[in-house]
Amino acid sequence: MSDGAQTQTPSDTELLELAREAAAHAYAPYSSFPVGAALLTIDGQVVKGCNVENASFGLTVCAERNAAGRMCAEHDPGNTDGRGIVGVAVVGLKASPCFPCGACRQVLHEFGCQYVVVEEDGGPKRYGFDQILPHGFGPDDL
Ligand SMILES: O=c1ccn([C@H]2C[C@H](O)[C@@H](CO)O2)c(=O)[nH]1
Repeated sequence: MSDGAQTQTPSDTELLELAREAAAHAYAPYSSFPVGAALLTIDGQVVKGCNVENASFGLTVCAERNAAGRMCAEHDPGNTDGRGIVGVAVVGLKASPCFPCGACRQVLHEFGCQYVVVEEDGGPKRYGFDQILPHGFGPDDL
């Protein structure tokens, strides 16, 4: 599927489903903890990412950061104002809810991400970035 081929803004439920699809592509032989992320961009596109692990464990890159990198390469990262991401859905196939790690929160914040959607009690639940990264440091602080 071409991530960008969205005609309508996806619902939180749909965004979670796209994140779940992405998790199926995870390369996670060491943790066996596949994760998928689906970013909603300011231009209404969806960009997916999955975690990609490495035998040198520290080189592992999370699903959210892989999606953010892909957004920069293929979509509008918000070059002028650093506000390329509206929100992100995250699915961990082995654990729900699965929240972004601290490093990913920081990277998502860089691009203006306003909320994260996780799966809670079988459905989507939205958390604002003010909740999950309070007093975050970002482009506006420089
Ligand atoms: O939000 C998260 C949390 C964890 N992981 C990955 C990193 C590693 O590959 C595996 C176990 O931590 O899950 C993500 O991709 N995103």
